[in-house]
Amino acid sequence: MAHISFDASKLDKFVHDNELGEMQALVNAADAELRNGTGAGSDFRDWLNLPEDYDKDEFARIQAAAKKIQSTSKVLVVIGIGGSYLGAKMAVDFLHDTFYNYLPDDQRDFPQILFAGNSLSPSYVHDLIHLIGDRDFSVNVISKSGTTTEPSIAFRIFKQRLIDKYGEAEAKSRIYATTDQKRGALKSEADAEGYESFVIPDGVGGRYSVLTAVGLLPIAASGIDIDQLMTGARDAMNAYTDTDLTKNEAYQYAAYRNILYRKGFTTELLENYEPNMQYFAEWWKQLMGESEGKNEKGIYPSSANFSTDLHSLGQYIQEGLRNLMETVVFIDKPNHDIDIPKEDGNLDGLQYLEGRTMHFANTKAFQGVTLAHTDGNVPNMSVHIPDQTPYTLGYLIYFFEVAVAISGYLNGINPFNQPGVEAYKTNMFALLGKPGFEELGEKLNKRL
Ligand SMILES: O=P(O)(O)OC[C@H]1O[C@H](O)[C@H](O)[C@@H](O)[C@@H]1O
Repeated sequence: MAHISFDASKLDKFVHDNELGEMQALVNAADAELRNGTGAGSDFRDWLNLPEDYDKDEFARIQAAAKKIQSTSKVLVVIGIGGSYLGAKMAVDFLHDTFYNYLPDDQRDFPQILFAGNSLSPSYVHDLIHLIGDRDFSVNVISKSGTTTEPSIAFRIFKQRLIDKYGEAEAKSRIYATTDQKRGALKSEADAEGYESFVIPDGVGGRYSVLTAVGLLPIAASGIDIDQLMTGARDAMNAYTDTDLTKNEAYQYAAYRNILYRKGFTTELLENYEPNMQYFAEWWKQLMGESEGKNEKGIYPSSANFSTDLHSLGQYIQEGLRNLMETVVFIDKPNHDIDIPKEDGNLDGLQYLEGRTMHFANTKAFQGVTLAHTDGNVPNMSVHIPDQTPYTLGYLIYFFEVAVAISGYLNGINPFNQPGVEAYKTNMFALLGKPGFEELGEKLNKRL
């Protein structure tokens, strides 16, 4: 029995009984492409066995570095973008007190984890510097390519601040670089300057890298048990190997979303009922969007946070264009539950909820929404997770990783590349005046 469960029982209105079975042969083929390495992008499948097959020495170094960061710093600035930031951000949010980063230092056992280099906003960097103030900090700069513009700029700025505050030598000891084993400007700089470095394995793409040093160092620095995270992922790895669609729920999810996609449900909303899961959806969106959106096709990954967004997006979901499907990740047992208080009289009309808890109300909202949206012709699926522990998160991460790989092969694309991301970068370099892009720069400037 899997630790998390996938529920497609509300799909009967949209998917006939025999349709899942009809996908079995295609799923078998997708599984063979993935497991045997005969599919496109096969060099980037090392995440598949990563929960077992990881560098144990480096893992120990990550734990030691996390301890050092905890003892020397009140803040860890994590610099990265895309896959080099979303995994750590979603995990830190998911596994901590909702207001972890807001707590005063004396109410937090571990450093504040703050992120930079995920936009080009000068105001954001200014405000982050203000927030850090004169507190001790360290920097974890993360980039697989080692050349991405946003983190490179942010790193220059925070490196300068480290040098100004601590001097060159100590600044170097407060910089942790996570990058490629051999290539890239960050790798060259880390070698030249002697930063403590961690490796993103060649065969693990950015969006699949949360269980490498990319995610693990910031997560461990925030005091999370990363052994448990890996154990959860390992158990999921072993749980989702059967190609039989009646047994493998990750494959089932992949199959159902493709059945629905072929019927015109081209946008999938990942939804939660827990505000600290907002970034889980952001991580999921990169995983799904970069994996599947190519060759002019693919499910568009979107998200909504409930019940909040029921009061903004809810109208559209209920009655707008019928191209939506929904997948809810629901936590069966929240970290905390709160009683709805008793009150004399019934002025607010809430007496009927006395003796109930907020989780009861949240669960009923989830159930009510599922039925209403199903009636409104939005197919609903859900993934139930028992709790918000590192073990469960590791499990959930692997569930979606293996599902999107199968889903991508079902849809006939390479789920491991992202060629489309280069188009804007080329234009940006040309407009910024980067050497080598002069001719394009001239052409583009005329069009502005
Ligand atoms: O880790 P980096 O090489 O800096 O890349 C960071 C991100 O940016 C790129 O543009 C890719 O589209 C992403 O897949 C990647 O995660």
